[in-house]
Amino acid sequence: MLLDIDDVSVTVPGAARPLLDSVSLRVAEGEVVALVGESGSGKSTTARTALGLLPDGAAVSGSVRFDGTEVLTLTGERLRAHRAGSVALVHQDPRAALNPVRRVGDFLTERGASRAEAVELLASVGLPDPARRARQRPHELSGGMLQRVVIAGALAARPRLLLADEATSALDVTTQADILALLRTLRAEHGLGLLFITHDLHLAAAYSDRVYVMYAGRVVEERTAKALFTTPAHPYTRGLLSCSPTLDALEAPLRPIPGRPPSLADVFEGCAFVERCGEALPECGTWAPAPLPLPDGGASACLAASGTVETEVKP
Ligand SMILES: Nc1ncnc2c1ncn2[C@@H]1O[C@H](COP(=O)(O)OP(=O)(O)OP(=O)(O)O)[C@@H](O)[C@H]1O
Repeated sequence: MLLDIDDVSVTVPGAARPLLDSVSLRVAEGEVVALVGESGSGKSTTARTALGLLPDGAAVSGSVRFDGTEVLTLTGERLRAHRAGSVALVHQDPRAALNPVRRVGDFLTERGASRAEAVELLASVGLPDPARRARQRPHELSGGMLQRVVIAGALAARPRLLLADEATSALDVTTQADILALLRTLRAEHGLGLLFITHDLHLAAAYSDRVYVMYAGRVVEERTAKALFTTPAHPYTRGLLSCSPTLDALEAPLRPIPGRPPSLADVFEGCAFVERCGEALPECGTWAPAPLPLPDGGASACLAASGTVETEVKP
């Protein structure tokens, strides 16, 4: 397994509940995995554990293994090498990653590529006229082109895992689709694992192999993209699907999830979604299960969805 996050909890001083609560997530080599949830659900914090990056003052438990090596105990040169070489992070705003006064090609040569490799890398991410683009400065390129440059820069270090944190959210819909298609191609060509973070469940289902849905620092559903889209198990997942528009469901009214996502000041005895859930059982207020296996191999942290309520609920 390329990335194996196992039962990770992260707490910071001053927060009433953990930022991450027993999160487990895996990405295999060549696999595209999406991490979905509303703002503040813990997506970025989860992804950053792959780099051994934790919030200041955080206490962490559990294990994060990359290719079998524990990341959470790496220090010094081995941690630096892991961050520089094994995992690459692509953020939402490419302009923040690029120095506005340096040439585009410099961004790649600063990451160890030769001039010729820089042009090759730019070509490999579908940038038209790469030799000319390499000599230009960031303000001469569109947002979509700049994100391709940042992805090329990430590939220069030959990473095994690419973390794309809302990497397409600032782009228009067509460019967003192009970049996601590019990322899928790259994972095949380079054997990369790809963990992509988005708040858009439709995007996640369209471009990934598997999807993890997070809510209030917990994973609430883990499914193949197809299963998630056709038979979403957790009421929160269904809520996310019915509040975002799709072309083939223009007729269906959008139904926003009532209420707001919880903050770090909110604590829960049971399921964190209970107050917003239209399907909650009395037990849900006092017991939140870890994701329970579903017949199709996925998992859902919902008592009602898993059908285990009669047999497994503790009094
Ligand atoms: N360094 C930190 N110190 C304290 N709290 C933090 C820190 N970083 C993140 N948090 C809090 O942890 C929670 C999870 O944040 P995180 O950024 O992982 O969520 P997210 O799902 O990626 O949200 P977004 O989509 O807004 O980026 C949030 O409530 C956030 O305010």
